[in-house]
Amino acid sequence: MTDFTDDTVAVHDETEKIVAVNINKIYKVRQKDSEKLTEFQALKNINLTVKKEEFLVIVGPSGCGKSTFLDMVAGLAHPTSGEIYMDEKLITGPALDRGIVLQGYALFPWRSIRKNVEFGLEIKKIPRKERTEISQRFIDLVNLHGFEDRYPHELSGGMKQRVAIARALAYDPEVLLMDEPFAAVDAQTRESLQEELLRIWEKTKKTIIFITHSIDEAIFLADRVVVMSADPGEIKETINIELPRPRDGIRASAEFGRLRQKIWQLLQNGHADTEELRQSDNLNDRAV
Ligand SMILES: Nc1ncnc2c1ncn2[C@@H]1O[C@H](COP(=O)(O)OP(=O)(O)OP(=O)(O)O)[C@@H](O)[C@H]1O
Repeated sequence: MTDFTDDTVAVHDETEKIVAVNINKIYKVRQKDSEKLTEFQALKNINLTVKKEEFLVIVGPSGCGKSTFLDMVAGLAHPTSGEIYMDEKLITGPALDRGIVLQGYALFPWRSIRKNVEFGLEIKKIPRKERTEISQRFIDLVNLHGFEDRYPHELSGGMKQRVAIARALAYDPEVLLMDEPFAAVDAQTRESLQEELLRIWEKTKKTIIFITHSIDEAIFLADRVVVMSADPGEIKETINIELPRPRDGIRASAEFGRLRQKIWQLLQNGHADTEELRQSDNLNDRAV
């Protein structure tokens, strides 16, 4: 790993894309029935390296700081101490080299699908003809051909999520930051979006950081799963997912089940009833 001692990059590993070094985040919060502010440590000593083209998934209990961390990588929030680097450059604010996809789609309701997808391209001042070509490519990639002139309210939740992905990909960010992007859609749509995302990732070779509450989703997608614990938010363990790709049908495999059990136990603070878990076939898609 890159050595960041003395604020200089001593050795840079070419395979590293995002490097978070000793991240702490402290919020000042108001005490109940009091004007007094106290400190709340949302993140503690987060050290994490995400490799180029890696699909990294973060799971953890509610409030462990997943979104706070992602917001920092996006440049929308800042650590109280520590630094996050992208390609050795300190992240100080948002930029088009990082695309964000959120749970609530965040589409512009007054813009057509095509216009939504072209939004980042307009900011980048890409000429109209090229914009249309690029947006069409990404609309096709997320299987929304024929829906270009519709408006967000005319689409299903799954379709809106596809538009959000197409919009984030269209301006060609190097990194895609996804905060529970599939949480609002039904189970079947969710699985097809997962498959679609993997197909797109394999084609576009983006670096992805993806947050989810679903253990199954994490294992199905990830090269690596980061398991966090709360209060304060810390990295508990990082697990390499060495399942072969493509992963169609992989959920039924013994290895998938073993990983599911391992992550579940980590999230239970190691207090899970192992015997019960061993006997259970019903761990499918347990939510954190
Ligand atoms: N602006 C803020 N001011 C004070 N506390 C905050 C602020 N933003 C987040 N927090 C607190 O920091 C902690 C981490 O929040 P964060 O949203 O990052 O968690 P999370 O892991 O993404 O949770 P969830 O899974 O529920 O989305 C929580 O306890 C939250 O209440």
